[in-house]
Amino acid sequence: MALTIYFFSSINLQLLMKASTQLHSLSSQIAPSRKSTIGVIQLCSINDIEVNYSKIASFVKDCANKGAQLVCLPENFAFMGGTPEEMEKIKEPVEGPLIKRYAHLAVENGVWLSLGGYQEAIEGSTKRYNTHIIINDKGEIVNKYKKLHLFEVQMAQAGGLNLSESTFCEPGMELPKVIQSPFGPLGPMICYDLRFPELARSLVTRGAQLLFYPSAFTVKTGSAHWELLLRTRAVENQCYVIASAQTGQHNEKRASYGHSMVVDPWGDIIGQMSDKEGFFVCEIDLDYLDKVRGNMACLTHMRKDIL
Ligand SMILES: O=C(O)CNC(=O)[C@H](CS)NC(=O)CCC(=O)C(=O)O
Repeated sequence: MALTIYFFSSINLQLLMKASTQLHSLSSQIAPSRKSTIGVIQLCSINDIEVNYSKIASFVKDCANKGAQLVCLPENFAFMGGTPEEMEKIKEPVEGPLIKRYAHLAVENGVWLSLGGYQEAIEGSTKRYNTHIIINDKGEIVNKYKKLHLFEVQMAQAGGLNLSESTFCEPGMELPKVIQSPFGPLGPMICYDLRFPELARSLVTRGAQLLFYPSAFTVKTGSAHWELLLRTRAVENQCYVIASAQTGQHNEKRASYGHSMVVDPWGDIIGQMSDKEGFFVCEIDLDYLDKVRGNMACLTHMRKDIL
């Protein structure tokens, strides 16, 4: 009898210990608020770090004044275009003054920043990484993601552009991480990554609920595919998709499509811009995301046994 009691109580103790470690690991994660406000900034960045920064600083302030807790900037927010010599000069490591300045901006405005892609220097190389940085409201870098898919197109004869990102960038070699945040689990990507559904799916399988595609889409490819791809990624992954974009004529050679957008997990566009610079704020609602996923649980219907 005494033995039996001991046996049961030891099981109970084990269960209790298991429950308390689970509780500990849950409480050490950030519990996201169910609703949050995000700001999306659309820019026509040029080859002038100061001009771009002062525009961004004022838009970030406007977003914060409208209640944004997270503000998203497009790819190449800090600098766009320029000669090879200029590009050589503006490359910086993550620890450099550029990212420090933007970390300051985050603290000043009490917001998180998604810095959608900047020219990260690579020691000993003439090339750079295209790196998406996420900074929290304390000014800490919470994530770095190096763009995996480099954009290569030959479309000048079809009324578009010839672009070969691999001539000046090295591709990233690591999957983006899912970042726990007060707004939900974030999945950072960049621009051309949008065309690769398996990357988004990998983030979503690991728990991402907000997918980020800061971009500088070309006018030709953007007018054909931008909205289609963003809404598709949202619908197939039952996620929020957040895409801040470059817009307009950056220099005589390069123009971007604009049309920054936030799409909800049902595929509806809940915030959008045309081709002007500016910003909008909109609401992220994780209860709504749960409802969409609960009503039609596509993500649990995957045939992992076959595919
Ligand atoms: O060139 C720079 O300085 C910065 N990088 C970019 O603007 C990148 C690579 S050229 N643009 C894209 O990925 C556009 C993708 C796109 O337009 C599509 O997928 O259709």
